[in-house]
Amino acid sequence: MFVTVETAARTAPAAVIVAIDGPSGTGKSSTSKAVAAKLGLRYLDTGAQYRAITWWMLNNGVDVADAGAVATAAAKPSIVSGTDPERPAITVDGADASAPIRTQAVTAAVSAVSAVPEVRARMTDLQREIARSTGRGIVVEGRDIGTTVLPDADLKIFLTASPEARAARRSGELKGKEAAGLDATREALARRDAADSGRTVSPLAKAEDAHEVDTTELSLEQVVECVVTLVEQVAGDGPAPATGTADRAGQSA
Ligand SMILES: Nc1ncnc2c1ncn2[C@@H]1O[C@H](COP(=O)(O)OP(=O)(O)O)[C@@H](O)[C@H]1O
Ligand SMILES: Nc1ccn([C@@H]2O[C@H](COP(=O)(O)OP(=O)(O)O)[C@@H](O)[C@H]2O)c(=O)n1
Repeated sequence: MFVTVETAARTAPAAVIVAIDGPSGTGKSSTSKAVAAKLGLRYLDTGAQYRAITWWMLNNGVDVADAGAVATAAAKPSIVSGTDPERPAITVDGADASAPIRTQAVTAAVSAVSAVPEVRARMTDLQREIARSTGRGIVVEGRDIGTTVLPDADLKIFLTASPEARAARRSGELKGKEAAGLDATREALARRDAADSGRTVSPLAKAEDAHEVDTTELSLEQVVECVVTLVEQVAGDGPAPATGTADRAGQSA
């Protein structure tokens, strides 16, 4: 009998919860979206939520250096995240915020806003609610997902990469007027790492039971394959059939 592999696909594990943490430029977003799309899981970018609340603070004249002012305003904006890995979406008070949350102004302010306990409490509640309400399983990426937001996640991944690789990836993305040199990008990343790792509440940290994956020398495809294999193992599906990358790339959630 003739069997084609065109319809061969990775199985979607039932309601598996995957936490992917790590510093900027290690590949969290790209990996999380691709893993979710391949396995038919939902996807949540918690960094986008912290960026969204920061964008709102900047737009509404809140001094982001004043933790008290940020805390007082923390409950005001309505932030809604989509969970389709093919079409990540985020709105603030009903307005599409996908583009403005990626500006340098937001990037420069986000660590200060996300260090405020009232902001973290609100975002953590929102993230848990989204993870709980998806019946299909979800990949959630951020800084504190494995340690604080979803400590009972079925699988925890902590991505790392050398500062040089991370800066090269980030400055490769920032083309046009916001592009910064490699050194400036590396310094900005180091400052954000220090702020995110040094804050009192829920700092960027690897959970004890997380799998650490150093992505410095790996292609994105290799990282995705590694995480997909780990998800399949925890979901008890065993090794997946060997299909070509192109066969799997077209799957959607
Ligand atoms: N393993 C990898 N090798 C090379 N480039 C990568 C790799 N993983 C991600 N990238 C690229 O690096 C940039 C940052 O990746 P991203 O997924 O946004 O990281 P993070 O979410 O951790 O900040 C993107 O342009 C992405 O395409
Ligand atoms: N779970 C999370 C996710 C992001 N963040 C904050 O949000 C910022 C932006 O996160 P991000 O994931 O969009 O950052 P990039 O890695 O894309 O540059 C981080 O630098 C943290 O300050 C957080 O505190 N906790």
